[in-house]
Amino acid sequence: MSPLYLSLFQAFKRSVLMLFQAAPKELRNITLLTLASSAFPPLVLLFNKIIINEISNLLARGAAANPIALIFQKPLLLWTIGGVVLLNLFSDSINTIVSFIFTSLRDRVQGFVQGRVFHKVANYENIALFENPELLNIVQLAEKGVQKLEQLSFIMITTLNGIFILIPSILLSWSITWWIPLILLASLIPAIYVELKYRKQCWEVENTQASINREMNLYKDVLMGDSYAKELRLFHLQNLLLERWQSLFKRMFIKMEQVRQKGTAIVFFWSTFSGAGVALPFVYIVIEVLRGVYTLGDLALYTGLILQLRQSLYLLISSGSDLYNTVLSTTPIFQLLDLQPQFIKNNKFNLNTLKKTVNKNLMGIHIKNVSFSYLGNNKQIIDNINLTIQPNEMIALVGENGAGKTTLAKLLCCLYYPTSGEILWNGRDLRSLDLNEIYSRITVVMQDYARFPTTLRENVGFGYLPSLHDDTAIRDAINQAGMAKEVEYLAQGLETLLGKQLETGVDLSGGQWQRIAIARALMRISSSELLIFDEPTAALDPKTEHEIYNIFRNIASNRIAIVVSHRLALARLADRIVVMEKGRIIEVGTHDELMGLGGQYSLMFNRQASSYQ
Ligand SMILES: Nc1ncnc2c1ncn2[C@@H]1O[C@H](COP(=O)(O)OP(=O)(O)OP(=O)(O)O)[C@@H](O)[C@H]1O
Repeated sequence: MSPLYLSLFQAFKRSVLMLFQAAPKELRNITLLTLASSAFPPLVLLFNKIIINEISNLLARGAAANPIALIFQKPLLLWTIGGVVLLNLFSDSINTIVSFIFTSLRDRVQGFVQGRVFHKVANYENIALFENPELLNIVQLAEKGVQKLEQLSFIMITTLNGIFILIPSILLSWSITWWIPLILLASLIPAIYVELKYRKQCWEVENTQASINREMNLYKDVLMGDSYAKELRLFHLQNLLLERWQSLFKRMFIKMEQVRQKGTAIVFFWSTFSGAGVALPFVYIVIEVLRGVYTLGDLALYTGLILQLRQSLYLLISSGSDLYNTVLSTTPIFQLLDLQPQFIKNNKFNLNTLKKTVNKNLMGIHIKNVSFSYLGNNKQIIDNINLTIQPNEMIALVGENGAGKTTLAKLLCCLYYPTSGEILWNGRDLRSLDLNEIYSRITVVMQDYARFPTTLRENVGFGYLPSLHDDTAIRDAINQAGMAKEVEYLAQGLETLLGKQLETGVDLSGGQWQRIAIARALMRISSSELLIFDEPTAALDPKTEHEIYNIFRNIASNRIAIVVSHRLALARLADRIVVMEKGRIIEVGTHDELMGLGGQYSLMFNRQASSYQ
């Protein structure tokens, strides 16, 4: 059984619990109002019976000259008419209040559950969550499940309402003759069965199509997202990509439509069969009235009752099957919330053993026999690497595209764990360290850095939250990253919103965004022992790039620094250069040593140098 398995009952229990956590007051009020209003339909039927019998008796004496006065002379008739009017009035106003409370309940549930899902995804320790199709499907289905959970409260209340109306109806119809409720129920059983089966099939189709749905969403992002907008138009890709989206949609729709058509036909057949179950009790009552056993009032009460009983049974079935379907759909929410990073298959290690084995004599970073493959792909992206990085050493990782430099940098940041081998930091295996502890001790500038849709202050200050409101620290970081001049021109200074999607947002050039990312990293430099810069200057002009490298050299002087770069003229500033090829380290040494070696590095360096001549 999959570790993510959750039974339907567990999912139901947790869904209800979550609803109560999200909106306890609303749920209580709706339940009470529903309970009260469910007494209305049987009461109306009962009052109608009394009214019809009273009127039949009065009519037997001849037509009334003054009907209003006559009603007032008959207290029972007066009270029951008043009762019917009042019940109708209250039923409408209660419905209005209930629908108002439902709106607020829906919003609360959405906010609460979505918040939990966002929290789980944003705090999920391992970014493999975004690369594993199985996990991505769960995220996708959980997002859909959030909408379903909102509906669950409505369905539960409808079911409750059905039950409340059903009980008095059963008791009353039982009093006519015992077999009436039984025959109604029995005729509905096949309809219940096929309906549940149909719902399950629909859910299974939805489940198996999660990956198609995800692919469709990717095309949606390309067609609608601003980062693709320019190339989409310049290369005329709109129709091609739209057709791809449409073909995926068709594939999904056709399969679902097949299940729907087949299901509707079967459900229709059995619903008609169950409708026939009403005929027998109805005919029986008409005969009994004609035989003089029942009055006309009884006829109105009992036929109304039978129809009400059937209707509430049907309501119960359809809301029961909605409930079934909804609980199935909410299951992924809890599968996602229960997800633990160790479920990622290539992280097989014994944490307790790792925690105990600490070698205090090993300072710096020791990469020992490390190999790594991305999930779902057996190719060794890092292939048995061994490397020791001394304390205070600056290393430049170089190599051709796809050599595995970024992957190695990501292993050092613990964004992934090695498939085999170990990485020790000051004698301790990285996997035995708390991730928050690691992240607080390292500074990273990624190749694909983030552009937060917030203010300049936050884009920089997010690097070190305690200094978010420390203007001096933020301005220092901006100055060091070479952004001082640009900031001078921003009307709102540090409070300027960045990103053109924001109403008053200012857009920056690629190089400016990169300098913001560097400034963000510089914010946390004082608390960092390890610096990892992956192509940190790719978008910078040569002058700024040189300045930034000098800053790196400076700040790296009493820490371990690893810089991934294709600019070999700058890589030579490092203490040692590590050359990678196809996931392996092929050369290690200083610039002069490697040039003397006449291997891959000298070839790359000479090629780059010649392109400047
Ligand atoms: N998230 C991922 N999932 C699967 N494969 C990946 C992933 N990221 C990278 N790869 C693969 O790993 C290999 C090494 O990529 P990596 O980014 O580490 O190379 P690199 O040396 O940094 O390249 P570049 O110089 O182009 O940045 C590539 O073949 C790439 O296809």
